[in-house]
Amino acid sequence: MTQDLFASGGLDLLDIPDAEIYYAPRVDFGAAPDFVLKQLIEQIPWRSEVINLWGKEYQQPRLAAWFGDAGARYTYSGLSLEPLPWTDLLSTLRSRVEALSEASFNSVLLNYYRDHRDSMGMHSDDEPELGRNPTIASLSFGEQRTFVLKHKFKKDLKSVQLTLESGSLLLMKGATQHHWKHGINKLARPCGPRVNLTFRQILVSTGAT
Ligand SMILES: O=C(O)CCC(=O)C(=O)O
Ligand SMILES: [Fe+2]
Repeated sequence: MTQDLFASGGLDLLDIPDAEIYYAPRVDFGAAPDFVLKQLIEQIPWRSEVINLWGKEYQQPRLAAWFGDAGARYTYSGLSLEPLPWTDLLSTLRSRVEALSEASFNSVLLNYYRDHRDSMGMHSDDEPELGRNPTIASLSFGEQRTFVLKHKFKKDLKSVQLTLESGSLLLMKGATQHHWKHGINKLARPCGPRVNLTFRQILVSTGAT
């Protein structure tokens, strides 16, 4: 069951305990989602990252890129990413997302799931530079993949599975990251490409004491 909060943006609050998650299946970006997908695949300098988890090195099972305001550095899984400057397309998407989510973002992490073998392990977006209760806005283009949510502490709660449609916006707010992990599983059957963008507000250290 959902509750319509922002009629204009079509964002619905999902009925998930200990979470504040909103979803809009189709956002108007002034261009077809398939066109945006193609532009992103062609324009972004995609990188294959090697990450360090518990002292071991792994190739990430997807491609990634990090864009943002100068100084919005991001560190996760032993990677420290210096942002690339905003492109026209990414600035346009950011403006639309900021208007719909009533939040501001100084950076975006892009993930490119090339096919069914690409995935993202279960995690919370809880790095210190995101602050205590981060608002994270996630846009998806291309193949529909299932976004899985698992409660970290209440093991009796069933996992939640959301199908993220092409052109959709998912907004995670409040205490969501404290209580839930999320991820994207591999699929058994072949599927096409998907690009996901998570807009974030990184707390930039000024160096002042
Ligand atoms: O691809 C997705 O929908 C999830 C992305 C994600 O969780 C992240 O970038 O932190
Ligand atoms: Fe995440």
